[in-house]
Amino acid sequence: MSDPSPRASPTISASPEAAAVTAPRILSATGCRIEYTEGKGRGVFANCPVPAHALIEVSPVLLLSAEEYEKHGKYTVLDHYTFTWRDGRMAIALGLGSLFNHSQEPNVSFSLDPLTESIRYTTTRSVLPDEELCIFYGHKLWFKDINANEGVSEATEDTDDGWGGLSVMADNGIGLQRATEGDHDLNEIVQEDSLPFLRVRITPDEEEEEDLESVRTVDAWVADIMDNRHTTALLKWLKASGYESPALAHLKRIRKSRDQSTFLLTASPNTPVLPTELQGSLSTPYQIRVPKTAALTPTSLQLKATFWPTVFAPRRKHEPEVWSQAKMRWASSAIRRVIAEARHAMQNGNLPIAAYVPPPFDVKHGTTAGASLHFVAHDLRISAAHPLRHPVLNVIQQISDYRSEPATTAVNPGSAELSAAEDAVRNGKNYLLTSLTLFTTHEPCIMCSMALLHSRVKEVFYIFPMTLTGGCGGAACLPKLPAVNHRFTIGRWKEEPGLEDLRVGDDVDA
Ligand SMILES: C[S@@+](CC[C@H](N)C(=O)[O-])C[C@H]1O[C@@H](n2cnc3c(N)ncnc32)[C@H](O)[C@@H]1O
Repeated sequence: MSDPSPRASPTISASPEAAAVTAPRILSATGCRIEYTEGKGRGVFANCPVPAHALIEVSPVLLLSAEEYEKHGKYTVLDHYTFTWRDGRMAIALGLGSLFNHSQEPNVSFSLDPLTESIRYTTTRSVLPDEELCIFYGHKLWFKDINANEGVSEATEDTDDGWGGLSVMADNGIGLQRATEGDHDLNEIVQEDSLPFLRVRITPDEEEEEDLESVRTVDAWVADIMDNRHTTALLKWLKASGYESPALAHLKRIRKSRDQSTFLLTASPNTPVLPTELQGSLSTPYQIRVPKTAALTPTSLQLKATFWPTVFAPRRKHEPEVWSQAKMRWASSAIRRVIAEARHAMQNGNLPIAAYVPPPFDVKHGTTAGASLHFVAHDLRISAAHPLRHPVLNVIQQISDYRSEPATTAVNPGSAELSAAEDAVRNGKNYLLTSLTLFTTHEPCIMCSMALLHSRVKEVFYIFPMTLTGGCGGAACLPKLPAVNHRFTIGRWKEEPGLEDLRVGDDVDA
């Protein structure tokens, strides 16, 4: 908080007197206990080894309206414990949820679950017995972090988010922003050359077609129409014939010239056979070259029409999205998070490669305030002795686990029952990464890029290009392949100094 003066100065249990309070030693079925630490007060500790990605706590929440919080809550001790909920309410986590202390290198991540009005806490790595379990509150702390010099450095965000204590951590420190921040209007559009990344072009090359030579074509069978009265019958026959294929869907079926109309039959290599009753309606089929794809620009349309009338389909869908200052900050925070995770992987003897899927940025409202789920993973090939434990696959697995986890497996006995609505979401009705953005330190390999494609990811940003192994612009660019049925945006983050420790060999698959 930048201006704590208007509220009461609640003291919390960091004092020696507070340490005299007896806290229950074992509270949770997963073996967590509460313990006092000088300078931090109560915190949550592991009683036993806890594996990575374990759900260790589900805390139901009490929700305060924005008005209740503004008028009362923020002047009380609760201000140190509130999470910003979606729709502007403030949440107080019951159970262990309010007692996780802050760390710049958290071993626990959390996600707000609006459907069950609870917060779920999951380990981000394996935890040793007696290790403290900490979450990340955000970049702007209202107290002095006693571990501040350990691990990654503090970010320099110095603005007040206008909410209570844990508000920034509600979305893990990313994206909860007011309409203006610093010198910038957060809605201001960022010029393309000021973006912190370079876009990897994924639209097919024919958009650049500027002359007849560059139009890509395929051979197709056509026949001249001898009797126009049979056109409807011809179209009907073709539909049932099996000759129609999506490969020619971008072409008009009939080419009309002043004295001759021609019928497009098929792209199959074999001569099409007409039924006897229609044989007099068409000439003997012959092969010509037709455009391979739709026209994306007016110039391309004109060029392609000289081969065969072609559909005009400008790919608005793939036009680059404009970025606001708010989205840029959201992405920068996510990149910092993934860097911290990669360093964490390295400390554990793994390759320093990580992936992070933050709560999605809401372009309409310019925040992530309504969203809460986020997933982070690092490379586990060495520690798990498993060649496929790439961070991208690990993070997709986490999302899949989250979605398929039945309500009854929530470890904490106090967890609320999941509603039928949530079950529907969890059971994979949607693709795993629809509308989500993946940040990764290293360009995903071809295998992981294909997994991202199958998961329908919206955007992928990486720092280090992998020219020999990458599937997002390095060795190959999977969303650019003509046959794939999904495209996603790719951005190569402009590398900053100080990341040399995260480099891996060119031949490593990330
Ligand atoms: C959500 S509470 C966490 C539980 C708290 N320790 C207690 O005893 O109630 C947040 C408060 O814990 C303390 N705290 C959390 N993390 C800390 C850290 N890394 N260094 C110092 N104090 C910390 C701060 O006083 C903060 O206001």
